[in-house]
Amino acid sequence: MFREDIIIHIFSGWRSFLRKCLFRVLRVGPIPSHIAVIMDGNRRYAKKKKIDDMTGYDAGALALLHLIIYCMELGVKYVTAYAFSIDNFRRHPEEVQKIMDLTMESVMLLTWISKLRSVRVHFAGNLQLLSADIQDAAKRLMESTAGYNNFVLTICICYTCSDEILHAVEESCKEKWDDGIGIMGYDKGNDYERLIKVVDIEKHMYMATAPDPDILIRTGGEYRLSNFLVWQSSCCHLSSLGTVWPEFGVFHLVWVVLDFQQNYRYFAKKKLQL
Ligand SMILES: CC(C)=CCC/C(C)=C/CC/C(C)=C/COP(=O)(O)OP(=O)(O)O
Repeated sequence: MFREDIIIHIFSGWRSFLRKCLFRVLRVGPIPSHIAVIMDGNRRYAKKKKIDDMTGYDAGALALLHLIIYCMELGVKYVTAYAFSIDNFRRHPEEVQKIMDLTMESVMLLTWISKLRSVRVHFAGNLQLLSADIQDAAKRLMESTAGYNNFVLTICICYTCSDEILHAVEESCKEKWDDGIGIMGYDKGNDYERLIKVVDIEKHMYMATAPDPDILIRTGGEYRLSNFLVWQSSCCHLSSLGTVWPEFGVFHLVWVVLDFQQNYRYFAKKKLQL
């Protein structure tokens, strides 16, 4: 599905020139540092186009690739995509297999892009639930790109935020236990002293490699977080778009960033109050 000439096409030509002009105008305002996406509506897109669901997912992966390139050009440093939730294992095995095959293909393509553009790729989630070959490929890609800091792409796979929190709590307890500190807080006069702090939990989150998102986009017209970055999104700008994910394009991105810029003062103030 992916070919290197597709990427070269996106980077070059008059479209790229117009996009860069548009982005230059957008950069007059504050640019989000981190954009997260719930890529919903791939099967609805397939139905609409009368193609099979699997081709719909391919189109979704291509839309993600476009978003990554636009974000790099715009100056957004972190992009996080919800590729596969732990709950998605309940889908038809053939569909699960297709998304896994797509993940493997994406790992190959990302290996190429990461070298070309110094992209750090991080897979966030319960990776033990992946097959051994995908786990190996993902780990190799994470290790080989760990030194890059131009741009950080996080693919949330076998992910739910509740699983992430459980994992982080477990790791924090283990750490405190090993240090002989204990995990239960105690009364300290009128105060209650916690032995496990928020920073301990955050250190062990799968998403510890990125700051909290500034914008969380969900396509497909839904208003749910579906267990995605629930801990990290308390101060972020939520944007629900009616468009299905494979149709997400540069104008949707511009619209969302303009909306974020309009509300920026509010979010910046909220963050400072925390
Ligand atoms: C890099 C990488 C691994 C890319 C993954 C590609 C990709 C687009 C994954 C989406 C997975 C998914 C379950 C989306 C939900 O849409 P849905 O199909 O449930 O949409 P619907 O609401 O129309 O049913």
